[in-house]
Amino acid sequence: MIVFDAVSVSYGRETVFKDFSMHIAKGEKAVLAGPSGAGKSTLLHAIMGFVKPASGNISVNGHTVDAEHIREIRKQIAWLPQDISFNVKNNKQLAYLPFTYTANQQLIPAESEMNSTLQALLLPPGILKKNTNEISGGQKQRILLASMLLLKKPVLLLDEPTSALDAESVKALLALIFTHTELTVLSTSHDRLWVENMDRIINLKKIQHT
Ligand SMILES: Nc1ncnc2c1ncn2[C@@H]1O[C@H](COP(=O)(O)OP(=O)(O)OP(=O)(O)O)[C@@H](O)[C@H]1O
Repeated sequence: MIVFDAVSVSYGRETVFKDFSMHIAKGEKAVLAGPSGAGKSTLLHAIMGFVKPASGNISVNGHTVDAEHIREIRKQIAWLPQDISFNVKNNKQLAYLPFTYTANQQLIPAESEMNSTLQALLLPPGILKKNTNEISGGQKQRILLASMLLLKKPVLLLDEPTSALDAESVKALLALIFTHTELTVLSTSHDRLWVENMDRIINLKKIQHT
């Protein structure tokens, strides 16, 4: 599903990873672990086509990540970045934000489906009646995760999805993603509970620069 074949990525003179290969199968739930600065977010950015490898090949569902295929590839991915802030006032707007984009307008979930997904993430349905400044960071993160799941894309890329979550919420998120057997999930994380529960842990090491 997601294949890296001898991929090297550099920012200027700094090499983040060199000749890196991995193969994430369809339906697999995988996590990129390793120290800060090892290149976990960079790797997700490379899949999205935001960072271009210096060498090697990346493919998603058989399509090479390049100018010709990037639109098709992005259509198959729900991507939740690490630091994210939206200029929206209330939580309902926040929850439905991904569905305001033209490409996703056909995918707007029914209210009942939105509510059951929020509930699965231990959020009360009434939360969508509140403003974004009335909820915690962890509640906001779970609303965004609910939206990402409701996009029903085959691939979910999650950059530190549990950074603001307590253990109960992490367990709820784990239970929810594992009900989606076909869904391929690639995440980055420093969260032990999350990492230990993935199908596969890919450890990235920081390249030492002299
Ligand atoms: N846009 C950029 N321009 C230049 N260097 C960058 C850029 N983004 C990341 N880097 C560098 O690439 C390296 C890998 O960064 P990255 O954010 O991918 O690491 P990470 O493993 O996700 O770290 P963390 O666990 O702290 O989120 C770091 O040395 C970082 O400084």
